[in-house]
Amino acid sequence: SNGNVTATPDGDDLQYLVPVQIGTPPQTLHLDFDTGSSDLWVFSSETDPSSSKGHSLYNPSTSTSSKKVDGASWNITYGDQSSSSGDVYTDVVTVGSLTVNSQAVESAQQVSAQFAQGNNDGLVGLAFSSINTVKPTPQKTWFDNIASTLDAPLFVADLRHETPGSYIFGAIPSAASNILYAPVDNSKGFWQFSTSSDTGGEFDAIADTGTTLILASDALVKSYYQKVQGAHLDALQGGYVFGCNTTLPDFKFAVGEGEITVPGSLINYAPAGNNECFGGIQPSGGLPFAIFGDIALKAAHVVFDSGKTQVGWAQK
Ligand SMILES: O=C(CN1CCCCC1)Nc1ccc2c(c1)OCO2
Repeated sequence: SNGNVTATPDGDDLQYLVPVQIGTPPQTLHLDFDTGSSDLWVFSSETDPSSSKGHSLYNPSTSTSSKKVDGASWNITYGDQSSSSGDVYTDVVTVGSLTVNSQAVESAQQVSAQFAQGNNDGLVGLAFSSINTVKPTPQKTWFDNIASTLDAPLFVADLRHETPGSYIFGAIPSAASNILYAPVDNSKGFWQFSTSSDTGGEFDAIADTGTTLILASDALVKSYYQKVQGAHLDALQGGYVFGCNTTLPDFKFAVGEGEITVPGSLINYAPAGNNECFGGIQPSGGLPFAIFGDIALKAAHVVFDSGKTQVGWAQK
């Protein structure tokens, strides 16, 4: 089998939301598919009411197929310091036409302000199950649970600028051509691969659909914006900004024997105030790897291949 589901960007392509059906009868929530983490968690009837306004809620009590995982809890903090925590059920989870009958659904009891004020109803983690936070027994991701039923154990991200794209499970769309592959080091649980660029030399990066921007070393980022007339690091605005009608250089990075180009137009991320715009490449704050978030992913069809533990990039 294989499946295809629409991924719709919210404002400024901040995140991409996917409708997911949970429980019996199905409860539809709009979730952020995140290849940078491995917990499937949802806003629920158990979420602090001061945080859950405006979100669709999973109610395990009204699902005839829900089962409480006794004694299980979870607690996650993301790189941007947002966080959530709660308890755990299993239930039926359908994405597109693909159904996992007993998926760990992590019910949020607490969420941080960024989630309470945000547009998603939770996350579907698509990194490796080794970094799932459920205790005492870590749970498998939805992709790990469905993989054995797919025609191929892989999924493809086709994210687009200010228009709906898709996630394809089990097959590579014919639109993806000349795919460049790199081996994945999943020892940290991420889709991590080695790359290089003129501005950054050789470095590791993770392919992360849950992060909006490209986050990279201070040296790479400084070197990139040295090519941008009038670009400067503005602590108040939280990063590098430049005049909104500046033409930005492309960002090229190596994948295997080839190269992927992120067009400069995708790197003019969004207006930041006083007629300046916020760059789509920003400092990572000293991480030992770069984060190739949605700004990079929009430039390609990206193949997340767990069968061969590799990542593929097909230039759009
Ligand atoms: O935290 C994330 C992505 N995260 C995905 C789940 C929803 C909330 C945002 N990315 C990120 C954002 C800033 C960072 C970082 C990682 O590492 C250092 O700085």
